[in-house]
Amino acid sequence: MARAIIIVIDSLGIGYSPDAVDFGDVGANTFANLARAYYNETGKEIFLPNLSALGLIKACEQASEQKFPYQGQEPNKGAYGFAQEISTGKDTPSGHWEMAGVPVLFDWGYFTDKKNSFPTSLIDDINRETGFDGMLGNCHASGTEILTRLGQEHIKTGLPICYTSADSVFQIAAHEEHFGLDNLYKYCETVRELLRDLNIGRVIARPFVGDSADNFSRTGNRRDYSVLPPAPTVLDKISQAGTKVISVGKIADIFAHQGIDEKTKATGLNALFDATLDHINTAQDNSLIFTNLVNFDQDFGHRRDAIGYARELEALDVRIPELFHAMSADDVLFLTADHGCDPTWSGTEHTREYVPIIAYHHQIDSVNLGNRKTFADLGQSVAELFNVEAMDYGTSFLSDLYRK
Ligand SMILES: O=P(O)(O)O[C@H]1O[C@H](CO)[C@@H](O)[C@H]1O
Ligand SMILES: [Mn+2]
Ligand SMILES: [Mn+2]
Repeated sequence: MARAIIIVIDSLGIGYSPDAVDFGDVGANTFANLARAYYNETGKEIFLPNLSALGLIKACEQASEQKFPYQGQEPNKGAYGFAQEISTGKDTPSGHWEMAGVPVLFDWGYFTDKKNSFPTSLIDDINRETGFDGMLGNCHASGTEILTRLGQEHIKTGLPICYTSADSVFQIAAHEEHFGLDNLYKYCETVRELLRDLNIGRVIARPFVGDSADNFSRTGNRRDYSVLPPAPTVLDKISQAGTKVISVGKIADIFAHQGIDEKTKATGLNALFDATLDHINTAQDNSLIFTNLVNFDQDFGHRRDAIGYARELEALDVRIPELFHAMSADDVLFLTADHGCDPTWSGTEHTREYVPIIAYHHQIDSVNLGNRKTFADLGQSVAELFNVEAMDYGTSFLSDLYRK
C-alpha cells in the first residue's frame, strides 16, 4: 500500500485570496513579494530549479496573475494548483485542520485590545492558580521584540511574559534557565485549562535563552497547546483504519496529538528535513509522514525578513532531490502551506492568501490542478489514497495525479 508524505512550508502563501479584503490583506503575496524583494536587494533571482519543476512558480503565477523574477524551469514533473481557505481565520491550526479535511467555520475567541489585552478576571485566575504575583506584557507583540523589551525585567522579577497577536493565541515567553522549562510548560497547562470558555485556539510556550537584550534568543523547545479539532480529521480516520501517522515538527501539537501514532521533534529546516527523510527511509507501507517546516513562518515571515525567507526557500529547494531519492514507487509527496505571512507586508501578522498544492510521485507527468476551492481537497485526496470514507469537505484530486 502507498505511503504519503505531506510537507507544510509554513506560511508560504502565493497570492491574496478573494476574501483578503476582510483581513486587510489585498496585495499580499508571500512568495512573489519575497522574490521581488530578494531581486531588488541582492540583484539575484531566487534560484528554485526543483520547486519550479514541480510547478510552485506556476501555481503562484496562476493564483496571483502576476510574474516575478526567479531562476528555474517550467513545470515538468508534478501536479500543481492553488487552494483557497474557507476557514474563518488565517491561523496555523485552521490551515492545518482544513487541509486535513476539517475547516474551522466557527469564530475563534480573540484578545483584540492591543494593550491590557487579557481580561482582569483571567489574569486574577492565572495568578491564583499558578501562584505568581503578576505577569509582564499583557499586550499584542512580536515575540522577538517583546524579549528585547521585557526579557531583562523578566529575569529580575521572575514574572512570565504573556502576550498575544491577531491570532487566537495566548503566548508565554520565559527564560529556560531562570524560569525553567518545566515551570513554563506547567504554567502553560494551567493557562490552557483556564481559557476553556474563551475559545482560544492555542497557548504557546516560548522559551528563550541569553543574558541581555542583545542576545536573547528563542529555543527549539517551543510547545503549542491546541484545543481539539472540531471533528475527526483525516488523520484520525486513517490512523483508526491502520495507517501509521507520523508527525515531524509541530504537527502533533497542532492536531492536539489526535490521530498521531508517532512523533519526532526537530529544530531548524535541515533537522526537520533530515527527520522527514529518516522516516521515509524506514516507515512501513501504509504510513503518512506529515512534516511542518515552521521556520519559514517563525524566523522569516513574522520577522519580516524577505531575504532570509528567500534563502531558506533556496535551501529547501536544494534538498528536494533527496526526497525523490528516498521515495518508493508507490509513495506520493504533497507540498503545501497553511496561510501566508508576507515578509514585505506591514505589521508582523499572517496574510490571507491562496496556498500551493503540489503533488509528486515517480510516474507523474506535469498536471495543472487549477483553482481548488478549499485546502480540504488535500485531506479528501489523502482519504481516498488510504481508502477511508470520504471527508465532509473537499474534492479529491487523486485521480488527476495518475492521468496520462
Ligand atoms: O511573534 P511570534 O511570537 O513569533 O508570534 C507569532 O506566532 C504565533 C503562532 O504562529 C502567531 O500568533 C504570531 O503572533
Ligand atoms: Mn503557520
Ligand atoms: Mn505564524
